Amino acid sequence: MARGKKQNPFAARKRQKRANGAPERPDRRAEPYKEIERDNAFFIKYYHLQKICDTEEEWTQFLAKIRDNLPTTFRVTGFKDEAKALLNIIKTQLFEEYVRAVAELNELPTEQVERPLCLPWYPNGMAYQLHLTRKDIRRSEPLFRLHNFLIVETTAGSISRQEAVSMIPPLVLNVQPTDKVLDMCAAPGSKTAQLIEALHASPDQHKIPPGFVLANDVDNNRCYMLVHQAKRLNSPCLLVTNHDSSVFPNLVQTVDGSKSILKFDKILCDVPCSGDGTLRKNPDIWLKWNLGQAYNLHGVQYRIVRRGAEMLAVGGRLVYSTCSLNPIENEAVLQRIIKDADGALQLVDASHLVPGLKYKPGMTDWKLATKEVDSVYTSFEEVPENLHTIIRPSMFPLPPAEISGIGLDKCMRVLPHLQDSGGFFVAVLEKRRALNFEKNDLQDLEEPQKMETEAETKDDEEKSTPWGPQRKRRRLHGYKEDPYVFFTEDDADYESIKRFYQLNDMLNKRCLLTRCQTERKKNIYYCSEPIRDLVLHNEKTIKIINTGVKTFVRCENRHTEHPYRLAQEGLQTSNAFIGDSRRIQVERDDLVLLLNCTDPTKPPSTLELQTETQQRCKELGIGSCILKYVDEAFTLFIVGWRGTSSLRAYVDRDETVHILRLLGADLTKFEVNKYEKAKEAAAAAAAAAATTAAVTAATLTPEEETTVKDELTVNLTGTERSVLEDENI
Ligand SMILES: C[S@@+](CC[C@H](N)C(=O)[O-])C[C@H]1O[C@@H](n2cnc3c(N)ncnc32)[C@H](O)[C@@H]1O
Repeated sequence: MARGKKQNPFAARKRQKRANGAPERPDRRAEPYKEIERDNAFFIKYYHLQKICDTEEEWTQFLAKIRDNLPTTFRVTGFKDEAKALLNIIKTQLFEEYVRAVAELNELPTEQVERPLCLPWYPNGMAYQLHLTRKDIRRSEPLFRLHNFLIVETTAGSISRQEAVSMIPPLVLNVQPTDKVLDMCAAPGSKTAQLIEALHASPDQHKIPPGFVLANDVDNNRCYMLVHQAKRLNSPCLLVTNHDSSVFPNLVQTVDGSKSILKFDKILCDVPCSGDGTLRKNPDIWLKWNLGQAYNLHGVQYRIVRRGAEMLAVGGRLVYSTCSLNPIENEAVLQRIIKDADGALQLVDASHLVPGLKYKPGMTDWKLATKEVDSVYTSFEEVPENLHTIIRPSMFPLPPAEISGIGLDKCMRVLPHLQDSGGFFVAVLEKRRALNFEKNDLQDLEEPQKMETEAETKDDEEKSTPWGPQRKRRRLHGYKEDPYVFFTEDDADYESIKRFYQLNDMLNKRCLLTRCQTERKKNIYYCSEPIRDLVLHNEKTIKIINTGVKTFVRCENRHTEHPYRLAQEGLQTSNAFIGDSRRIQVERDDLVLLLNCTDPTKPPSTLELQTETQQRCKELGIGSCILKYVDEAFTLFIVGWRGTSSLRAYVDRDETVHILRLLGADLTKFEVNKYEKAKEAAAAAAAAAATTAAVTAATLTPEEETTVKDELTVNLTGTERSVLEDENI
């Protein structure tokens, strides 16, 4: 090789591979994208056998719909005036843009574009279905503004892009602000978010709701997704834990000074399932679906709901849900727990909480089959012995006389073709009295590990070896999380924070906490009193992943007299406790000016503001403050910073866009057209490629030159693809 130093590493590697006789890699760009074949003979045979549809005609509709892509749905979060104002903007400006864009995309006159559908069963008209799939929105340039809207408002916590059917369980759980709520299998947290919203639904009555949500998941990584999702709502009433729900330890509470076992008013068991109701959203399930999944899951689903029933207060409500259509994961689990509860649990009709939702009643007869659905069994006696560890007696329907008393007809089976949604199953249980297998002895609290061992022994007995999941033993202790250090009565920082922000005595300083054991606190969080008690009484038994909303942040600016600034996340809670000395009321134009300043090094000068705002700024010393804006329809509170000669709004980009949208301001500056960006990137890469090619052409052999060109084109398409590929939606 003459020009050793100038070797192109890609070309060298390719040459080497060719010399070693390696087969040529097929050109990825020439390969067409393979659509998943939406078919699975076993799935079709199995559900046809189960008669999940009433007629053959309906079955055909079902099959056609479940093979189709899922339309996009979203809901506006919260019930506050701000949410109503955003809904108004959605119904007018956003849908106008939607119609224009869809007309452009499909080359149709605007009158022929179908308007977004308001989901009739979702309260206050707050949820919508678009006649577009996620892929349509992600991949079509005319829809870039709609895409931007969905991304920004989701991050700002103002909307939630959630599958329509997944909104049902929290609605039928009917959470009230006073409820103690347990979400047993909570990650990634879209339903948890709904539970939190319901808890905060009466802000005038409860500044901080007396109830709380304990959201749990067995998967540690998914717990952090849950924290991320729930954080957008900034609730001080949330605790995230990491446990196996089927052996969730009893928790202690103190009522009037005496300890007792905590029972929950509302419990959501959105259990792990085979997920065949999500085939429209996740077509890859077509490739993997097999009956073994349902047989494997029945046991853990039963154990989770059983533990939930034990932890439920008498008079409380438990919702069992899956995104599976399989009676083994649904009706069979429910009949088993209801039978075991011997009258203590009752299925109830909750259809009035989702008026207009189309569904079918729960099944009262179903069959079991081999994995290939070639042998069908109607009773356990027919099951060959080699399948006895897989197909269990409890999976068969009870005899007709017995099953009719279970009330399975009150369950709701949502099938995709009924209202163009995913498939879903939901059942609501109420607890009439304590269960005969419930352990309410305080001394059991001393031995949480014993419970886990007992449950695992039971699990081993049931484990189905050939198709069974490989259950990992999970460590109860030894996880690593920063400590939860609550303020003491004589906390050194509290008095100065109190003085600076004129905090009133309604704020319980003992609910402030940090995540480090040092004198010099960085972030100060706030949680509600019941959450604090829950943490302090149970931190040795439960793996706490997260709690508290960031409320004060250390910010040492040499000009300010106080080292802690307010955090926007916590303002929703702390606002009620803060006095007038750190507040500025601003008019619309001032607020638009402040929000439009995106360069932190050049904050707006106070001289640019209206005379009254300038006057107020003069009275206010340097430091953190609250900007208050009063509109006809809503009031906003935003964290600000009064600088030496400037005023700034202290909110992130997505929140900024959200507020500007509410104010009806121009958003052009914040618009991201990724297609334009991709074109620019491609042009820049092409220019760079031309330059490099010119240089290499002068130094490489013709063979090397072709190789380099190839590599550059691959890189170019890669760049383009990465800009275009947006996995957010
Ligand atoms: C259907 S997903 C829950 C979806 C969630 N409710 C939502 O709306 O975003 C089921 C969850 O159960 C969790 N899980 C599985 N087995 C569990 C167990 N034994 N205890 C607690 N969580 C479990 C999984 O990690 C998964 O996150």
